[in-house]
This record gives sequence, C-alpha cells and structure tokens, in this order.
Amino acid sequence: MNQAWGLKTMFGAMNGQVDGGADVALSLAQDTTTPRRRCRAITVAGGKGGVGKSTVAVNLGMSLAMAGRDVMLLDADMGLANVDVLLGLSPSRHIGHLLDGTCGLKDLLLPAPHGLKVIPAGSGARRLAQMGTGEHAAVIRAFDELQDPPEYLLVDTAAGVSDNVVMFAAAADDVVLVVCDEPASLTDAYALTKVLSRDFRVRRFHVVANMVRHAGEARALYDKLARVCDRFLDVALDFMGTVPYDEHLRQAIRRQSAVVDMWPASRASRGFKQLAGVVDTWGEPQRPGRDRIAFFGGRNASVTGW
Ligand SMILES: Nc1ncnc2c1ncn2[C@@H]1O[C@H](COP(=O)(O)OP(=O)(O)OP(=O)(O)O)[C@@H](O)[C@H]1O
Repeated sequence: MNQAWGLKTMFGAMNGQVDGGADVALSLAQDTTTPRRRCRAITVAGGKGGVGKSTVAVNLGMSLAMAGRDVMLLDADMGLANVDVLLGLSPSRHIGHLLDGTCGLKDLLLPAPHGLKVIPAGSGARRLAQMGTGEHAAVIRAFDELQDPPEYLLVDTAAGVSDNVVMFAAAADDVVLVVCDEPASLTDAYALTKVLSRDFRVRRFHVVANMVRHAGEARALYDKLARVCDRFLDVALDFMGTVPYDEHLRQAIRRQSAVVDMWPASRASRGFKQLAGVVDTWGEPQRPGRDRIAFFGGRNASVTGW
C-alpha cells in the first residue's frame, strides 16, 4: 500500500467523493473475464469492543460481493455472534455443530444479499467462546478442505486479545485493524498489534479509521498508532481508508440490513466501497504450492505446532 494513495482515499471518503478504490470495485462488477483467484483470508480485528469491527466486516464483504466477487464471511465472535443479527439472518446451525460433527462447513453457509455467504457463530454458547487448540484445528481443516473456496474469506473477530481473536488474525493473509477516535481504541489496537507481532510474527496491518467526523481526525488517528508502533514494534502499518460517522449506518443496523445495500450512496457506503477497492488491489496471496484456502497456514503452524 502506498501512503499517498491511502491519504487520497481518506480525503476522498471524507469529502464524499467516489474515487480510486471505488472505481476499482465498480469496474470489477463488469469484468466477467477475470479468472478466478486464490482465496484471500482477511481478518477484521481491533482490540476494543464497539469500534465497528462487525460493521466493517459485513459492509466490506457485501461491497466486494456487490462488485461481483465471491465472498464468505465467517463470524468468529464465538459465543456472542452478531453478523447474523446485523443481516437479519436466522441460522439454524453454527460453528458448534461443525465441531460436534453434526454438519459440514457447507451446511452452515447462509445466503445474504448480493451472494454474500455467511458462516454464523453460535450465540450464548460458552464452549465456543472458550475454543481450544483442537477446536481451532477442526475449523481450520474445514476451511482447508473446501473444494470450491471463495475469492475472499472475511473473518469478523471478537474484542480483546483472546485465543479466538489472535488465532484467526495470525492465520489470515491480512489483518485489518479498525480504530475509532477513543483513547482505548488506540491502546487496545496497539496491544493486539503487539501480541500478533511478538507471538505470531504478523508484520503487516491495514488500518481503517471508523466513525470519523472529519479528515483530520482519520489522519491523527493513524499517525498516533503508527508513531507508537514504529517506535516499539517491528511492524508495517498502512492506512487502508476511512468510514465516516453516518446515521444511515445506524438506521440500517436497526433494520438489520447492510448500509451498502440499503443506502449505497451514503457517506459510509462510499467509504466501504473504497475499502473494497483497496482490498481488490491486493491481488492473490502468495502461497507457493497451495491452491485452496491456506487459512491458518504456515505462520500459525510454527507457533502452535499444528
Ligand atoms: N461509521 C459508523 N457510523 C455510525 N455508527 C457506527 C459506525 N460504525 C459503527 N457504528 C455503530 O457502532 C456500534 C458498534 O459497532 P460494531 O458492532 O460493528 O462494533 P464491534 O467492534 O464489532 O463491537 P463488538 O466488539 O462489541 O462486537 C454499532 O451499533 C453501530 O451502530
């Protein structure tokens, strides 16, 4: 990611312009000749609760789906699932059933608008909230064995730095850090970055400034986090984009819809479309010798012994 591009995206979103990233996303919708690509697993994290991780995961996933991409969204907020609630879906099964062996991953897929496929986490299931190594491994295997993997696997994670968060973040090709203008958001994002870089050798993070009220705020947020990470950690942060604070988004949530579906021209939706455009510039993940999802690939294996 080039920093100048990131800033252009940020100011474009704040000014309500549709530029760069959105154009990439829109052009994909018309491009039926693009060959199918290897799955890219992208974990959306942030450390702090309430910063907009689920909102970003849902709307980024749907923006990519609206642009013609094949997208799966895994709700990894195990035990406190809310992706299905955000989208008004009624799952009858969840990851717990996969772990019980009573169904396969494909049986869990819930169709959402624009072809987005959701894999729900269970709500109120303590066992899911406390998944151990063996259970993570079972989820891993299920993804790795998918015969027809999507182009993008987005993973919405819980708050905090529990195993359920770091395992999914460490396993993905990319980690998107969602932050907002609250001191605890930055300290928690830093804590998560520290754990992932120190214990799992994750070196690259993409920062999304959410609920931003003016361009300077997004810039200040990114600068603060980048400064402290540069000083104390061996990581590279890039500015991925901005999602403005937008009442349309709250109304869409109340109606259990994605704002990009309900109000595609809203400021928040334009921000999400630009993020989708950025994601689509990342291209195929570089994993020699792997054709399927390498979700929970090499990095995790070396740490946990899987
Ligand atoms: N850009 C935005 N504009 C306005 N409101 C927003 C925006 N992003 C998120 N919100 C609001 O913030 C609340 C929290 O968002 P969300 O549930 O996505 O956060 P989260 O980080 O996933 O939380 P948790 O960690 O508790 O699961 C939502 O109710 C939503 O209404």
